[in-house]
Amino acid sequence: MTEFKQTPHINAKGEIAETVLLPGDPLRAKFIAERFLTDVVQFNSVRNMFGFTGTYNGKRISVMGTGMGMPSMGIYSYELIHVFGVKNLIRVGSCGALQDDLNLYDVILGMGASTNSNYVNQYHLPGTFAPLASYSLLEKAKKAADEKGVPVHVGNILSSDTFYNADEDAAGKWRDMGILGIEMEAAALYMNAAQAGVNALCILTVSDHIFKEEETTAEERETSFTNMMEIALELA
Ligand SMILES: O=P(O)(O)O[C@H]1O[C@H](CO)[C@@H](O)[C@H]1O
Ligand SMILES: O=c1cc[nH]c(=O)[nH]1
Repeated sequence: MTEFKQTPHINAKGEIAETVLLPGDPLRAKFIAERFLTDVVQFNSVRNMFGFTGTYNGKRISVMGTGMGMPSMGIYSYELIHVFGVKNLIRVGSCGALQDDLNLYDVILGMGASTNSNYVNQYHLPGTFAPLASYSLLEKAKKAADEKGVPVHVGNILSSDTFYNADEDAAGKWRDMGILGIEMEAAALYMNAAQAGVNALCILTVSDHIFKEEETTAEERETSFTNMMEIALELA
C-alpha cells in the first residue's frame, strides 16, 4: 500500500501531482476539481483546506486551497514544495483592479509581485528582492490564453497584508506605479518558489475595481472565473 506523508496542515490521503493550482478559496478548488477534472481523488481535508488530484487532458494535476494572506500561502506552498515534491505552483486568485483599462472578469498574469509584507526578511538578503513569476510558466500561460482567445494583462501586481487598509492613499500610490491589481498571496508564493528553485505563477481574475466601485459576489468568485482556470489547467 502506498504511504502518503502528512504535515500539520496536509494529511495526504492520495497522490499530489507535480503541478498544483492554488486558489485562496478551498471551495474554488472543489469547483475546479468537479468542473474540469476526471478520476478525482480528494487528498486533503485538514482545516477544510480541500485538495484534489485528477486528470485534465490526459495529465495528472492537483488543485488545493491556500487560505487568505501570505502566512497561509507560505505554509501551504512550503509544505507542497518541500514535503510533497511539487514543482509547478500556479495561484488562481481574485484581485481588486487599480488601472482604468481593467474591468470585472479581466485576467491578469502577475509577472512580478510587489508587496507591503515583511515575508522576505527571513532570507536576510543584503538588498531588495523582486519576487517574479517563472518565465516558462508565464510564457506558457500567455500562449494558452492567446490560443483560447482570452485577452490577458501582464505586469506587476501587489500582494498586500491588508484587505482593509487604514491608509486611504495607499491604493492610489500603487496605481501610479503601474500596479495592475491587489491580492494577498503571490509575493510569498514567488519567494518560496525562488528559494526552493521551483516554478510559480499567479493568475488573477478581476473580482472588483478599487476606483470604479464595481464588484462580483462571493458566489461568482467561487465558480465563475473559468477563463483563468482553463488557462491554468493548460500548464500541467
Ligand atoms: O480569491 P482569492 O484567491 O482568495 O484571492 C483574494 O481574495 C482574498 C480576499 O478576498 C485574498 O486571498 C486575495 O488574495
Ligand atoms: O485582495 C484583494 C482581493 C480581491 N479584491 C481586493 O480588493 N483585494
